[in-house]
Amino acid sequence: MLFEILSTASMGLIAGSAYYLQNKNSLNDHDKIIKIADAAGLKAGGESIRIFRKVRREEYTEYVYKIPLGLSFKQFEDNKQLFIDGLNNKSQSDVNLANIKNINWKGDVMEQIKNIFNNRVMLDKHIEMEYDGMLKMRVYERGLDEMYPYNEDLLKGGWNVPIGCTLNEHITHDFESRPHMIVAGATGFGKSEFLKLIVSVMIKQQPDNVRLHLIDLKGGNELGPFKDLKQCVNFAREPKGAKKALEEIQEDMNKKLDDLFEKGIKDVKRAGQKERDFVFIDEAADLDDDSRDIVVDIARRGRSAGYRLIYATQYPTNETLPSQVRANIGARVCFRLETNTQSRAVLDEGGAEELPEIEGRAIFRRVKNYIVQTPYIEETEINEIIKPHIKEGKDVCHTNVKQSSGANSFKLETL
Ligand SMILES: Nc1ncnc2c1ncn2[C@@H]1O[C@H](COP(=O)(O)OP(=O)(O)OP(=O)(O)O)[C@@H](O)[C@H]1O
Repeated sequence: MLFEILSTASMGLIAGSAYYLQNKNSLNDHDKIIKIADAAGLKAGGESIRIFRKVRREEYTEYVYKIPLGLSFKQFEDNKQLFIDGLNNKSQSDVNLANIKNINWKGDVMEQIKNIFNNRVMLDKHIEMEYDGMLKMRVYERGLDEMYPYNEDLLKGGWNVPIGCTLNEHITHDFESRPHMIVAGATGFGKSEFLKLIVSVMIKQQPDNVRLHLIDLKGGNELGPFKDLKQCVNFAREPKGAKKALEEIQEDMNKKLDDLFEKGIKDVKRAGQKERDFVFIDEAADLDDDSRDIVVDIARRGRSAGYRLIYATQYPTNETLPSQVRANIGARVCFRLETNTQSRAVLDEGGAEELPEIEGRAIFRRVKNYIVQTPYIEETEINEIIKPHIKEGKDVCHTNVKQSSGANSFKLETL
């Protein structure tokens, strides 16, 4: 009993001293923000930003500042990384209750305490900034997790797909309200996995209404597992086949638009038609010029005929992402890119080149930008979703299975 009282008192003493030592001489986040802003020259007429309010929430602390006249929010946004680095510019001792509880009081206690203090952990604070007449800075103690596993709870039904989690919310995208999407990113950061997620979610949520047109110019390995689905109308894996598939899509789209016109109905939704055609193109840079013209046409006129375009590229330039495609595609998911110029070609601004080198980390742009970790769906989960929809006599084929060289493009039976 006496031993327990003593050890509990010692724990309290150690935790208290640790807290004191950690905070002694160290600036709090608010002090740091002011210092960083001043050092970055974010002052006007000698006046610094002034704290208006501080609110502590479960996941973050929000600091609200008044910006001196003459400064813009953009100037603060442009210096976001300075704030993040500044708030993390110190490691801290890994003193926590679990470590203290694990002390073996019968062993060399001083040595164990020293080890706890010497074991330093890096800070991983992140910030979000907003402006509504005041500058709001939310400081999170931890950044985004590097893995956001897919699960059914993320599904919202309809034509919604989960895009990812930000520091404080789950983001979904509704292909009914914004029908097309650009997906870009350097090799290896998660484009193809993201496309597979969208296909799987569509099959899960809308098995009777979705029609798939899959153009996988990376050899067919990524979208290949979906080619034997009853919902798959077209599958192509080389530019010639892609052109043929796109011509057929355009012809069908024209027929649907003529039909709507004759009936005096504006779009398929108003016509009460439930089917939607999703055209996936993975490596859009490999399309020939004629095919790209058709893609522009689908982006421009496809919406009312029920066509949805998901246009992915690893090489975003003004040529692979023509202005007419960009003008008609509001939603963009951009994984890490090599250069500021590439980022501008996708997002109309830099930023994707500064994303951390983390698979699945992306900027989602829809009116404003969100930094997200995209959901990761395991191959077993994909197979489970698609298995009931595979055509008779066919087997679930596995991701990354190499296709035989003869299998180029073919028209699959129309549903
Ligand atoms: N959302 C994610 N979360 C965690 N890891 C991921 C995520 N997406 C992809 N990865 C990992 O990154 C690897 C590469 O992803 P993916 O094949 O989608 O990249 P890519 O951008 O399409 O590259 P490439 O253009 O070379 O095919 C995957 O095999 C997986 O291990």
